[in-house]
Amino acid sequence: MKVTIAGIGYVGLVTGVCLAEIGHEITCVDTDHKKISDLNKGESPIYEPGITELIKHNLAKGAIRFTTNSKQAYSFAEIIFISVGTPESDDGSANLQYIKEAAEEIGQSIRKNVIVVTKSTVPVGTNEKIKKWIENKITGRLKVSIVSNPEFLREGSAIYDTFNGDRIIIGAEDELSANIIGDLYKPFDLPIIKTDIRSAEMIKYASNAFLATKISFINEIANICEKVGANIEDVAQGIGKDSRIGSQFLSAGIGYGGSCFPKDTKALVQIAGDVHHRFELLESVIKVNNVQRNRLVHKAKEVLGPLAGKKAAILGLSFKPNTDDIREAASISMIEQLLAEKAEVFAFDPVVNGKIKALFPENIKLCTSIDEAITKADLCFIATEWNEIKEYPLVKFKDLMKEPFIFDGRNCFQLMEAEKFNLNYYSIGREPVIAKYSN
Ligand SMILES: NC(=O)C1=CN([C@@H]2O[C@H](COP(=O)(O)OP(=O)(O)OC[C@H]3O[C@@H](n4cnc5c(N)ncnc54)[C@H](O)[C@@H]3O)[C@@H](O)[C@H]2O)C=CC1
Ligand SMILES: O=C(O)[C@H]1O[C@H](OP(=O)(O)OP(=O)(O)OC[C@H]2O[C@@H](n3ccc(=O)[nH]c3=O)[C@H](O)[C@@H]2O)[C@H](O)[C@@H](O)[C@@H]1O
Repeated sequence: MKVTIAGIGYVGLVTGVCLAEIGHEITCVDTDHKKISDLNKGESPIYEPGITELIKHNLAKGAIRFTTNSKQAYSFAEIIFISVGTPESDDGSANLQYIKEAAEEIGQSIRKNVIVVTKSTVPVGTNEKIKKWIENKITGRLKVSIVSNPEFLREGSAIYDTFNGDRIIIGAEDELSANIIGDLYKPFDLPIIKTDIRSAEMIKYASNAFLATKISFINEIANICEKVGANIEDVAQGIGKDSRIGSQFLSAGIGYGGSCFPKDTKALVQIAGDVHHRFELLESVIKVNNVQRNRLVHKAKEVLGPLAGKKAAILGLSFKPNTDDIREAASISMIEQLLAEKAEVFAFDPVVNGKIKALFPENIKLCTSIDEAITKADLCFIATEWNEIKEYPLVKFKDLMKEPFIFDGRNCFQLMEAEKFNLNYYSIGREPVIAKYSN
């Protein structure tokens, strides 16, 4: 089928290359000229495992093209996906500015009947607005069918998730459109759930809110574990074996970040508030997450006293491993806290560099290796569990740091290993390891 995708970010690009891979004819539209020009050279604007290969492969076979010419790209499309951003507004609600702009452009440009599929995460009721925004701009008698098809991919495993997702949600206003979108996805051979548009919109927010709740729950259990002398890893394994609970999303740490959980939880609180329902459980989930982010720097101050003038290494800057995305990353709030304490910050990440430098242009030193970041450091924080960090030889913390004080927000190492190398090792929900002698 001929599909045009509006908004070639993490979701639009992955959707585009994966639909091209299963045989569709894809046109990708974005307003960002640099992004489109890079993509036409086969260069990915994002770090995502496997994406560059799929871009190159589908460009070469002529299955995908990238353009800023939205008018042309929308005019004769059979299906148009909207996957532009829906960032957080000042009051926590979803900002629909980009959605409205894309919808109006679609209305102005289409020359035949079309199915418009919303992939962006949008509050319940938004698809009805999208239909109106499009129809208000249409000249002539054209029919637009709206489908809500929320996305569930995770950054860092986005291509795998697209081919191996748990379900595809299709919320449609008519059976024909639901069936056409079902057929589009058929080659993925994944379970398809068809529903109405409002339920589809709610499924997306409810899924993200539930996953965020699981994380805040396990983080609270971890905080209690620390106080009662229990070990969160064993506790998580023990409860996760109960199939009613499930073992995923029980990794305690310094809280959830990224472009979605923080904004979508706040948006759902707003959505509930708009219909006079106070979503107290979700408010607590958000509050717990905000507190969790500050825990490691607080702990470091408790252990080491004032951090002013101390050299602090921070390892892992992206909000999770295998992505270059730093939106709402725990590392950012940790760096802010460390700078407020007047510590000197030496940061390392295997892929993130320019983006973090743009946020802190003068105040942090970006290092090109873990060795460089931790050499002569007074303390070291771990914010993201990249493999490079998990596999780093623990003995080097002892050899290179002034004193090996490690504050691990992602529980990357075994306590026994930290003991073996005589480190001071503070992690989440586990007893601290205290070095028996100093360097
Ligand atoms: N990032 C993720 O892992 C996931 C994101 N989502 C949702 O998908 C949506 C998109 O998220 P991301 O891909 O992360 O956003 P992004 O910020 O990476 O990309 C959005 C793109 O839309 C482009 N754009 C803005 N206005 C446009 C217009 N009028 N026409 C064409 N392009 C336009 C921007 O230039 C940008 O390249 C959001 O609603 C998000 O909540 C859903 C599931 C996963
Ligand atoms: O709507 C979205 O954008 C996406 O949000 C999340 O995906 P993503 O944010 O890419 O990554 P996750 O793997 O869910 O991690 C989110 C955050 O939670 C944290 N996390 C995750 C799992 C866990 O057990 N503990 C934990 O602290 C991660 O470190 C990360 O900061 C959801 O998992 C996707 O299904 C959804 O499509």
